[in-house]
Amino acid sequence: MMAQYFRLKEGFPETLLFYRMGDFYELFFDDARKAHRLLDITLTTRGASGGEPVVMAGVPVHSVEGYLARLIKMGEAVAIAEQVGDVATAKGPVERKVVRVVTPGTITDTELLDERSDTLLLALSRHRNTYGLAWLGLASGQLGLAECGERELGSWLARLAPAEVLVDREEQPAALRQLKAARTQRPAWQFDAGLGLRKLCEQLGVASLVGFNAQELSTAHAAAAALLSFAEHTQGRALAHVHTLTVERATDLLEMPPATHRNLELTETLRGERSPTLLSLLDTCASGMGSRALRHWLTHPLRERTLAAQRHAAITELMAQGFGTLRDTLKHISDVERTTSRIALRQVRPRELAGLRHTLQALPVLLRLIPPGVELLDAVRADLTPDPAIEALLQRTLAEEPGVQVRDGGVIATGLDPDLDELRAIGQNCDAFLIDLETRERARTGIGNLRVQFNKVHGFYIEVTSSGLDRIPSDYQRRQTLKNAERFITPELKTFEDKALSAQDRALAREKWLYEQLLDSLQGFLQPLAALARALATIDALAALAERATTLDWCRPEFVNHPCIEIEAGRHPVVQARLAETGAGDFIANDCRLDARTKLLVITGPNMGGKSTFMRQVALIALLAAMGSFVPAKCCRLGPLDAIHTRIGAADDLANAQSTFMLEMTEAAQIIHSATEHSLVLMDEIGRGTSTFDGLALASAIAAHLHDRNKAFTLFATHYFELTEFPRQHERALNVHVGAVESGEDIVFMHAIEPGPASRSYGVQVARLAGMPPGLVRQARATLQALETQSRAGDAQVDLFAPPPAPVLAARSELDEALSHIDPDALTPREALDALYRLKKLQTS
Ligand SMILES: Nc1ncnc2c1ncn2[C@@H]1O[C@H](COP(=O)(O)OP(=O)(O)OP(=O)(O)O)[C@@H](O)[C@H]1O
Repeated sequence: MMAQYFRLKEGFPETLLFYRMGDFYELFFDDARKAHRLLDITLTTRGASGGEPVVMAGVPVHSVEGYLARLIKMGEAVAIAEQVGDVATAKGPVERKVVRVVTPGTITDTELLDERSDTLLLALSRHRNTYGLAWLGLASGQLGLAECGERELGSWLARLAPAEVLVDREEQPAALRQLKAARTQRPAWQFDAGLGLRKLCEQLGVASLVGFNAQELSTAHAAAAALLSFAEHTQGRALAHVHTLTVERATDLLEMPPATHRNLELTETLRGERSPTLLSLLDTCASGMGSRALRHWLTHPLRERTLAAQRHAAITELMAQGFGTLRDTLKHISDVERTTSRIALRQVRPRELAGLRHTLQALPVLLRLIPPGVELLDAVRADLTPDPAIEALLQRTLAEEPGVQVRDGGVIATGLDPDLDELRAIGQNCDAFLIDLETRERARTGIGNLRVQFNKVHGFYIEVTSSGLDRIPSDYQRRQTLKNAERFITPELKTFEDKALSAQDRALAREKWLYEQLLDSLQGFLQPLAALARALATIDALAALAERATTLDWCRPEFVNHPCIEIEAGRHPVVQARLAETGAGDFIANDCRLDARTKLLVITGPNMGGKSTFMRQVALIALLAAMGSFVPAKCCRLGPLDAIHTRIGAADDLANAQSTFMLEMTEAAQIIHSATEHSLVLMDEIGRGTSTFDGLALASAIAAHLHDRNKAFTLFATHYFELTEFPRQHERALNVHVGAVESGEDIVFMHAIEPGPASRSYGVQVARLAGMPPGLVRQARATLQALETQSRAGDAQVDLFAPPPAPVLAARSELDEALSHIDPDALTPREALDALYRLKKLQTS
């Protein structure tokens, strides 16, 4: 057995091998030690192999899913070796085979998959400066290709969010470092463009990829070679459900770099939680399929707006016709997308097929609830009428309420297969048969006390007492002699006995065979089932968007061809929902008007005033419109848009050894290099990570570049008052500010965006609100006054493009005075401590 184990393990040196032994999967040697460490399962030893004790650890078969889920989460891969030989007839150890390999990017088990998001496997290759991407959702059957330059790689990775990335050993691009995915290294020779093209053509059943517009993407073909080999290797079979290919081009998509994903909290909060985010607010889908579609729409908005406009039209129609019953009906449909893939991979369970049958039966009802006459809804309706043969096949073949596992039986319907029915009847009608035989034999022989019986040792027999022995027919064969009776068997009873004893085994084997036949027949329907899945996902996502638009009072955006972002009474959907939830007051709606004449808004105002919220809401509204949703505003008109760039906040990227300021400048540089006149750029307090003058100089230079060169739609929030001068010298720039009202020493935020620059910054008041000690606030206020007086006395007008003025020194405080008298080298530890206490006292007094 160990020899067999070593043979199998050779094929999977870097993968944990789960080796089936009866009711356990066993792991040996280093695998066992690793599993012990990761899963905290007991390590034992048994026997010896090559003079070494065999170290092993095992997990029970019935709870394997839980262990797999944990290992996959930790980024581990597991090869599962099952017994494939016949236990009864095997000489020596039963034959075992690795039937599949489970890795983070190739899981298809319902229990391991996240219901509401796709699990993607991505392969990455490079040729000179071009990266090739090929990705596959095994559970959905989607296959995609793309090529991009190094600068865009981050955007692609953020958009696809793969669970596992296959890379050539030598290739480790920097953009991968920020990704949470498992990384699997594959040998360089697997990334071969010629092989990839051949494999893709084979997979799709075509002679060339011209029809998919993918013939020229040789770097992506190289990635596809590694991708398809790996996926087939893990499944142990070809991928029958992958029959279409999407080629995505960066130029087709609204560009959203990783910083935009992060800062706008689209699918994850800044803290890495799933809620509250834009997606968590949007996703009221009835099914996992709908949720996954919605996530895809959100992360893949198109620049070309036809599809988004079609979605707007469909949502309008659903809102007009009502969507309540439609959504209720959708709650009862099954995950047709995943069931279809699992049919193709021959992993589908009987209950999943029963769910599919139920869904097929519900389609006519669903169809009646979807209004016709709108392009997108008509397309959905067309795919909701698949070949009735699928339902008929399932109805005929599958039991009304099938058992959980094929191996336990009870899966195939009665009436399909006479052999199975007979085998089952034998088991079920054993008693009736025996009584019937007894009656018939009594009548035939005239022996009134003849009995037909069964015992475990002797099987079935006819018992005749001594008094009747003279009347037994010639076909009775003696089986056993007792004191007062004889036991016989007849050919009829022998046949029945053979049948009965093996009936159960044979019924199970027959069911298994019939189930395989069913899977064979279903392979012919994979395409219509995939189309059905897409239609169900689309209608679910549309109905959810219609519900959101109604519940949250959103409006239908209008697309126009001239450059503009015009929003009347816009709201930040997530902040608004949060305010409503906590009862912390109403959200103040704000307008935004950008067009060819006004392209840059300099936004000033106090901290906590709502600048970030305003900027983000403009970006979210533009994104929602582009994905095909209604938007949180009273009225919204949008020109063409090619990207949303954001430079907000400053989270230290310690993992990459980048300082806050370095990261800030890197992100700003990326924006400067890629923003166009159709891009939306959010700049929040750029330059605050360095000294005032450096920061101000950089902020003004960046604003000028965005205004003069990029000509992008720019929202520029800043604390540098000096920048309120910017619009004077730049004709397409305008000042706006968030209002605040002072009441005594306190401040009340109005959250309303108003024209013109802010009058002052209220930083000291905000610090007071934040609970700073009164002494400290007093001191800050005094210093501020001194600074303001000095600056009024000098030249108050700062010329942005003149050399920066000399720094102004604050009036020396008592604290400074005390500090200047301390010479640290001359103090004993005791004196140092005393000095510290003195200073502390001065600070808070
Ligand atoms: N339009 C609004 N209506 C109601 N409340 C709002 C509005 N905008 C912002 N707020 C509230 O004010 C808080 C602070 O807003 P925000 O973070 O946008 O301020 P800010 O001006 O960017 O501050 P800072 O300069 O410190 O970053 C938000 O968390 C929200 O609760």
